[in-house]
Amino acid sequence: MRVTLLGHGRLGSAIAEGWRLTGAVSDPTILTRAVPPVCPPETQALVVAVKPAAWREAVAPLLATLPVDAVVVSVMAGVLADDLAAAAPGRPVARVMPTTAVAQGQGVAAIWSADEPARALAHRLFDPIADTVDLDEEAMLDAATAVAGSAPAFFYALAQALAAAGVEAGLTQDAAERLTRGALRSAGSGAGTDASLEDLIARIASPGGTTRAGLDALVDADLNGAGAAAVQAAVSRAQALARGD
Ligand SMILES: NC(=O)C1=CN([C@@H]2O[C@H](COP(=O)(O)OP(=O)(O)OC[C@H]3O[C@@H](n4cnc5c(N)ncnc54)[C@H](O)[C@@H]3O)[C@@H](O)[C@H]2O)C=CC1
Ligand SMILES: O=C(O)[C@@H]1CCC=N1
Repeated sequence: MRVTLLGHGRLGSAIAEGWRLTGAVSDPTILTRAVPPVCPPETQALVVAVKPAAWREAVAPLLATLPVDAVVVSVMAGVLADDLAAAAPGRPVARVMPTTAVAQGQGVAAIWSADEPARALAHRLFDPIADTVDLDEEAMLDAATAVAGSAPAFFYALAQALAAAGVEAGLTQDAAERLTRGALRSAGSGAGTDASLEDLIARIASPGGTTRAGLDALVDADLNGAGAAAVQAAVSRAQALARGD
């Protein structure tokens, strides 16, 4: 497939790296600020990976060269399909919300489009680099942004808090950070299996053991409330971005 990638920052470069690693897309045209804003005439998909505040200015100069049957695939949080379709008239739109682990071919990506061929094209682009999850409604992308796109940072923040508490409990900063990062990697390898989250927890939490004591303390400290607050705040922010705030 002939792909033009607009934006080569943290996510755009991760997507390009995943395509290179898996061979899913060969030789995409990568448009950065440093190159002329021109789509090759054979472009079948324009993947837009710039910041939500920058996309109108970035897409406008491409319209003259973007084929009328190319699909616009946005990975941007809080940019509505109707707005993309209005900016690139006639082109079908798909929205995808990936994580940066697409660089290793191990991301997760929510996919939505009102147009079935555009949705199928988004799958061709992201199935090789992510576990792809179809959404029925565009609005669900905001929740997917919270629990996928943003969520790796939430897990890192919890790991940071655990490491800080490990220092309080007597570990050196270096030991606490290495041990906590290793624990996060261990959690990640469990998450890569078919086991349910409940089973993964049960395998570690011996009855009457240390893990159960810690899990109970997390609930007492309102872990569920903290998770809900993070998701609600991310959803609200995505909705605000969609309004142009
Ligand atoms: N970083 C992440 O983990 C995730 C990011 N996203 C979405 O991806 C999009 C990009 O985010 P990041 O990569 O984190 O931001 P970033 O700031 O690292 O990258 C954006 C890139 O776009 C480039 N750019 C801006 N205007 C341009 C133009 N006119 N022509 C060509 N390039 C231009 C910038 O120079 C920059 O390299 C955002 O819309 C965000 O919502 C979605 C999921 C995860
Ligand atoms: O923080 C953000 O707005 C973007 C979207 C998901 C991850 N990064």
